[in-house]
Amino acid sequence: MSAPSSPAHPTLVILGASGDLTQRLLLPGIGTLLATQPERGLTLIGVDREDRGAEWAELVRTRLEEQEVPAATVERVLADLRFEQVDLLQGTQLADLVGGLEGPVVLYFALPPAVTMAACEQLRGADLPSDLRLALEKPFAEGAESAAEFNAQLLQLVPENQIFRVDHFLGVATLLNFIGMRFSNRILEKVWNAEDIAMVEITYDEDLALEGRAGYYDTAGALRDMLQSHLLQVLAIVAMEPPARIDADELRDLKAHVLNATRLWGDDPVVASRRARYTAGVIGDREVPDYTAEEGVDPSRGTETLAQVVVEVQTNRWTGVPFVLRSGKALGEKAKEVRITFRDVRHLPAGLTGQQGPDQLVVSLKPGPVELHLTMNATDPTRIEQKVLTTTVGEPELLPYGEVLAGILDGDPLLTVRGDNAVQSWRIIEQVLGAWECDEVPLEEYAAGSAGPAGWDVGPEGPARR
Ligand SMILES: O=C1O[C@H](COP(=O)(O)O)[C@@H](O)[C@H](O)[C@H]1O
Repeated sequence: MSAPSSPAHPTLVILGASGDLTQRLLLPGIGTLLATQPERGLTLIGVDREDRGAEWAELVRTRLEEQEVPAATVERVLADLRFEQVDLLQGTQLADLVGGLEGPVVLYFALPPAVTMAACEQLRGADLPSDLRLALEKPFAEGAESAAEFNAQLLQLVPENQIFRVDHFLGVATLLNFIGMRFSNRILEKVWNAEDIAMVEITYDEDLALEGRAGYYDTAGALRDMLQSHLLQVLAIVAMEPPARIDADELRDLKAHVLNATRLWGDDPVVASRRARYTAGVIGDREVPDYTAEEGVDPSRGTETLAQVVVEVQTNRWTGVPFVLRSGKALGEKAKEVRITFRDVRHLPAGLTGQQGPDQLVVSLKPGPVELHLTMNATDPTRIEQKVLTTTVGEPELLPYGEVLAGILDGDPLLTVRGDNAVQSWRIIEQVLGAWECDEVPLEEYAAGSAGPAGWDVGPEGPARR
């Protein structure tokens, strides 16, 4: 499967133009892209159910200027800019709009999954441009079965290499850096297995709370919002077999191999998962209300704001190693990292004193330069001390959304998710969702600004049994 040739001047149609995602992430991402590549051709069309045409031009201008896009480029984009008031779910309005466009067209669904699926249904049988690309925000569909059905539905519109399931974590420079680092260092590749690694923790703890996103988040929760998509993609990259080359098919095949082999720890959602919700607290100088008191939250839903799931990648390389996926909101510490804990040496020479700790490699996951920390034991002269070697790599010019959008506009699916990967990710967490719905796992509480509930620690033997 090869990517369509690079377009000279694609049209990007953003469905959900006045939504939070467009304002907060897509337009700034486009801004960084145009700031670094001001000659890049791009026609932008905003689409919304309401008539927001007047605000659209202002919004685009502001977001591009915030990213320091050169004035001439801003004016060029604005001169071409369009806004269309379209009810995506009514008759042929969307198909008529798309059918009238020329050249490479990217339809970006910045919409909730149910609306995206219904809007795609409206395109069935329509006369669509041959180089139509569909960019779909996460969460992709609503479960493994619905993801498989949605994949089939999409394939009736365009081939797989024109479907871009967006996961902006794949645009975080860390992930490509991670692949590069792991496979270009013999000292890492030799120890990248269950023999030498005791545990892998993939953590994305945020100090942000709900930030006015109840409409989406209260129906998603941390498990669907972060683990089903982003953190499982990170896991697939950390655990993958060595690629022969860096290209979309190769990496997606290798990610599929990992995800297909991934199971809940002990095959038991009650053992493998934890969930909790924040109560009122203070983060820095911000007072955060109880989650259930946030505007738009329905307390009866029992939405979790912190989720932890332990999985095992059941392959020869990884069986026996807990992979701990955890993400939450309103936490006191921002921990955004992949932490690899190595096993202890088999024998420590007698005569050495002090506390030997495990070697650890920590790679930051946050946007921006990648930080690497390697914790090792050193001795002075026979007393063991743990030392941390730190370095920073890269200064990404693009925001993660800019990185992902560049690939979509150029027709390269490398930094997006293939259909089978999305189905597998749902399959991995569905057992957890089921157990939570039946209240088999208690919804714990933690104060905003704290480190989360106690007792969630996982060791090399896996999570403690309840
Ligand atoms: O997709 C999402 O990601 C963000 C975290 O990513 P970041 O790049 O903004 O740090 C998360 O806050 C949000 O809830 C989730 O939908």
